[in-house]
Amino acid sequence: MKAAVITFPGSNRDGDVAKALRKAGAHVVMAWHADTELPAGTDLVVLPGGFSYGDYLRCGAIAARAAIMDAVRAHAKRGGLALGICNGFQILTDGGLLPGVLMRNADLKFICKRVHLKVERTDTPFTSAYRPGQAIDVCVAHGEGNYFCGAVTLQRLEDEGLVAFRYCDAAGAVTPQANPNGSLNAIAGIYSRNRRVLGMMPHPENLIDPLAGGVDGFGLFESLVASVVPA
Ligand SMILES: NC(=O)CC[C@H](N)C(=O)O
Repeated sequence: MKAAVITFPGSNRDGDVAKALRKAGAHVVMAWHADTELPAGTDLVVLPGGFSYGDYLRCGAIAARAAIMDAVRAHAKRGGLALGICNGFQILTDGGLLPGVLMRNADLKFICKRVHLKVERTDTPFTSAYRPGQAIDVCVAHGEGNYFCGAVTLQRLEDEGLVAFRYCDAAGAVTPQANPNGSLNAIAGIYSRNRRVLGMMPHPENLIDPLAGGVDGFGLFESLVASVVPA
């Protein structure tokens, strides 16, 4: 599987996500925001976390209009895989690839801590390595992670099974106390309609090594690599 990780000015998790993908067996190519085409043969596009353009206007707003984004939209439209983590999720919503918006955290503070996520379904290219309902341990580090969308969109996301992850406690219970940022329905990540695009606020790439605190994030990268059958 060939993955293109896009670096924007201010990205800071591009190296981490490239490392996670390589560890899972992907061939990773770094791409630049000013490019107008994705590397030939890209199976997966990754928009990494960070502070693109210094979070000016609102997080992800300027990056969503970068030159490379037309190619990312075309890739998704063709049914290509795309993953946006944290700032990448903000770029996907602002760029019209996923519905809704990431608002300021409910307490208006930047949150950097460990949380648990309930894996809502495992029949997707992103989650096949997990168990249904599994509570995975991951980190969040964001100021604007408060997922919001209109009532009709929210109903559609729920009805069509497009919620990928919800904040939960260690036992997998979705409680208000486990929701770090005020997201609607405790949403931590959502899929596109065809489930080939995933945006999520937490950082699975930072829990791939027992020496660095845990490995619960690694399943996402293993799932992605396993989902692409070599040509
Ligand atoms: N770690 C990140 O990607 C942070 C995203 C964004 N800069 C925020 O603060 O919400």
